[in-house]
Amino acid sequence: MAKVFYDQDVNWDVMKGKKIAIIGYGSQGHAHALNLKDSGLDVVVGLYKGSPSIAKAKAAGLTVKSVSAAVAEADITMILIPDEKQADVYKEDIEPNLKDGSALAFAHGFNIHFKQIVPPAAVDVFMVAPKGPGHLVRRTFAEGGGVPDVFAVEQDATGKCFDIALAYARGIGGTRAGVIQTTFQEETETDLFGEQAVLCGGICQLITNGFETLCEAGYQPEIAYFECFHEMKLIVDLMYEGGMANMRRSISDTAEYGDYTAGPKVITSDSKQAMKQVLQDIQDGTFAKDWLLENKAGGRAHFLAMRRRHAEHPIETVGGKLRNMMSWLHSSKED
Ligand SMILES: NC(=O)C1=CN([C@@H]2O[C@H](COP(=O)(O)OP(=O)(O)OC[C@H]3O[C@@H](n4cnc5c(N)ncnc54)[C@H](OP(=O)(O)O)[C@@H]3O)[C@@H](O)[C@H]2O)C=CC1
Ligand SMILES: CC[C@](O)(C(C)=O)C(=O)O
Ligand SMILES: [Mg+2]
Ligand SMILES: [Mg+2]
Repeated sequence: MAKVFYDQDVNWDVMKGKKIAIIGYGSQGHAHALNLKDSGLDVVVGLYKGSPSIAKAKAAGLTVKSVSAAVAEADITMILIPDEKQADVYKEDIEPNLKDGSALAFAHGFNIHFKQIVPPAAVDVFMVAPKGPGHLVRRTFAEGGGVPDVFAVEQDATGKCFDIALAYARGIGGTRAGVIQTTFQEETETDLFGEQAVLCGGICQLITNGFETLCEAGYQPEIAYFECFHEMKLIVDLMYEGGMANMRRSISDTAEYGDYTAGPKVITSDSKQAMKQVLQDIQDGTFAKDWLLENKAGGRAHFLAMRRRHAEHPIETVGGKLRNMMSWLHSSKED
């Protein structure tokens, strides 16, 4: 069993007098900046001129500066802009302003692991990666809890990088839930695999195929939505709280029998083979190369076309109407 670190394992003194620059104020950026500030730390947000995020960060009571000014005064620079933009911003605004003996930090290992960013030897390099979306990192912290993190030390120039990484995890609430040490390689490959094969790619395709199967068989789309999409959260909540057995205790025996017999017919050994291929494309750098190329040469044309096509799928139209009737729901994209 991996060692799990909690609040009491943290040397909080290493954060004394440290200024933390949070670069970007999106999903993770707003959560890290606000949680660290609420933990009593000195935070400055770095954004580009004209960024719509400036107003949001200022409205939340944060100090905002240009990326270069924020980095120049920081003891810890946490890069929380989209992965595909990080290398250019690093070269232009971060690297020239990084102080020797300061720390460069990430919430995902992509740019270090795939060598898009190569930091100088005189800085610490660490990662604290929350295992959950940024809006929940903030919401859970504000409610008194925390989202678990994984952390990694890539380069220990000061001899204190391990302690600083763990203290950072405490500052955003991670050690309330428990954090585990990893490497940049392990986090990058497993995070990409999880989001592609299971959490985002796998689950969205499973739901969509279920919805389409019922609609194509002539059932009402609203019924198909409730059966294949709406109930997903309720079922996953039971698994999240107590494992699959907990969910199976709550569903009918009829559902449980169908679960064991039909599940392996739908998600087959071919699906597992496809998962292995997805993992291989991540491990050998094929996925990273394609994604970076999509952003450079392609101007994101293919990505944006896919986003549009999926947003226009009938499951979204039907779901939007049904969710409007549930007044207690609010978008997780709200800041
Ligand atoms: N999303 C998540 O929950 C998770 C993300 N991560 C990792 O966290 C990192 C950040 O991801 P995420 O939070 O999704 O990112 P977002 O897409 O939410 O970040 C967007 C933010 O970056 C700002 N930004 C964009 N370009 C620049 C620039 N050139 N200079 C300064 N700021 C800029 C945007 O400003 P504006 O909008 O004003 O243009 C906005 O504030 C990534 O490494 C990701 O892999 C890790 C775990 C979970
Ligand atoms: C599951 C997607 C994620 O890896 C995350 C929220 O952890 C991401 O990159 O956003
Ligand atoms: Mg993730
Ligand atoms: Mg990810």
